Amino acid sequence: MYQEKSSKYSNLKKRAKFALGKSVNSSRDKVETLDFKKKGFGGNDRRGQSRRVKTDEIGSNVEDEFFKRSGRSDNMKSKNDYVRGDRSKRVVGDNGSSVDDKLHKKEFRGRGLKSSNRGRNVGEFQGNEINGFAGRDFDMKRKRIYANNDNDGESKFCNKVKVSGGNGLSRTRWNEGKEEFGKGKQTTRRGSLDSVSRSQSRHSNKRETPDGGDRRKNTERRENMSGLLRKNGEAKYETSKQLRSKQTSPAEDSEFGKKKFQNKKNLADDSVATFDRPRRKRRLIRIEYPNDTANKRFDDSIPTIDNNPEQKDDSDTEDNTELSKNAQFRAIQPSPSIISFVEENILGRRREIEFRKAGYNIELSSPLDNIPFSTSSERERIEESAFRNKLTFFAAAKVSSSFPSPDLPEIAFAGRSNVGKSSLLNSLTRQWGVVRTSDKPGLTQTINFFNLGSKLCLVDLPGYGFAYAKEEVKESWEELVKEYVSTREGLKRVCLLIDTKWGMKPRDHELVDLMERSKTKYQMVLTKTDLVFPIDVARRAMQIEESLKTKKSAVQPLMMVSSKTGAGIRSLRTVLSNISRFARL
Ligand SMILES: Nc1nc2c(ncn2[C@@H]2O[C@H](COP(=O)(O)OP(=O)(O)OP(=O)(O)O)[C@@H](O)[C@H]2O)c(=O)[nH]1
Ligand SMILES: [Mg+2]
Repeated sequence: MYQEKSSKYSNLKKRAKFALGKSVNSSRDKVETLDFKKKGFGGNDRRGQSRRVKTDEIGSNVEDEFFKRSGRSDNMKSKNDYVRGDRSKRVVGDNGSSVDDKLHKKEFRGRGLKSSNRGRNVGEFQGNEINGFAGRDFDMKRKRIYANNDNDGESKFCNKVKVSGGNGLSRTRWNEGKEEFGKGKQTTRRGSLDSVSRSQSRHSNKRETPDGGDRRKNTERRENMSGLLRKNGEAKYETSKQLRSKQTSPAEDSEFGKKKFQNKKNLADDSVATFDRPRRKRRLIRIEYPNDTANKRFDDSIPTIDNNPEQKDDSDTEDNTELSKNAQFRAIQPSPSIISFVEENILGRRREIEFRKAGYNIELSSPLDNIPFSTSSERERIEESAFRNKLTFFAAAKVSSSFPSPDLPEIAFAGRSNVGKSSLLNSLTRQWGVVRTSDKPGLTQTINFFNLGSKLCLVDLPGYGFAYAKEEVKESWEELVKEYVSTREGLKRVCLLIDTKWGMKPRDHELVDLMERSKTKYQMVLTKTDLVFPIDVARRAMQIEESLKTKKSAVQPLMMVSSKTGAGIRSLRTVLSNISRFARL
């Protein structure tokens, strides 16, 4: 009854036989003429001839052939899921859905990715199509599909399809199904399961529905459905609108804003409450220091303790003694002579523009020293002849025995580490670099002797107090300094340098006491005045003068300098040059 025209077909037949366990040539088989080309097998069938394909009793005629190719026939038959229909063209799934041959012809043409949502068999076709037409790893993919069939995932998938029908809601359900189905296999070569499901949902409205409805019916149903959806949407919209209006005030939608505004206004008028957030007031916190004049200029009226009677009364009480050191310092009222000295020598922290306006060249080192617009021959213009001379280093001593012979009147510079002793030597002579300086305390570790034109001997002492050195070493420095200032012959003056910011420390007082005992003349010099306000320079000067009132060896006046700006250097130079002039060895 049928013609076997190619070896390829015979191979298929053999495979089907192997899979089914029986021959496909049974007497009950029906014969069907099938155009392979139309079936979508044209690609494989080069001749494109019509062939007779036998169908078996379960009606898996066309599909059998397809299944054989895609390796699905055995599975279909073994499951025996398909209801025998009187029409051989129809395959009926266990879910009651049917698949039309013609439908399949169209659906599986080419890639075969199109299929209707006809239930389980469609799902299987779909899987087969995807795998079968991928072209490669045929058997392997077939196995995978079988595995999918065994999964719960596919049954879920199929159920979803069954329920979805053609009402336009199928996509969601297909997608759900897809997710389950896709557990085993997510993508294919030609298209993903997602694309299949989309195409299925797209085509679902065009096909016959499971209950036998035609396209018109479908369209009507779809329209009804969309109408329903639209209605639902509108209802939703209305509901939300109603809700909103309920939230505000019913039947006052249009004037809602107006009323709100009016309410707001009324409330504001009543000054009971407003919708506006109360503005935060900025709180200005003032710390009252009656004598705090840190940022004031000298010409400002400075309230003093004397001028303030309340403060005067309090001064006798115990509270005043409990004032912090800082507060006590701020309570100091400098004398007019000190204030005028500070102003004349432009001491204290100043703006650069002030120096510029005064005609100083701030690009030079210590521009305030002596010579505005100073040039390379600036040293020649130093008023004091002793300091015009060249500064030369000639001796360093770690122990008293290595001190040089006292041939010249000596001026020593003592003080805590990092107070600016070495810098002051350079600044006085305007010879930068002769004496080594560093921002690291403890650079000078020996007593260094400098000759200034055979007229004066300037001595740079090591610092005491904090320094980057061992305790024993520092103690030895202190001992050496004490020995030098107390025993050195030819020492005419010790310039005791005090950092203006920090004032005198206990070790400074120790050295003062020592010099007092040894009757060594010493003069206090405030350094780094450029780091504090002018008023604080004056206060510090006043404070130190007060503490030295009873000291006999202390030489007045107290000097204030800044090696950086050169402020007060000229005055100090004048004072020190007098030593050389009147000194008698
Ligand atoms: N702003 C400012 N800095 C200064 C002044 N004098 C010195 N300095 C800085 O203070 C630091 C210490 O200066 P030195 O001259 O080495 O101090 P020193 O007293 O010799 O220190 P030791 O040798 O360790 O005892 C350096 O970085 C200087 O630049 C000054 O008048 N104003
Ligand atoms: Mg030094």
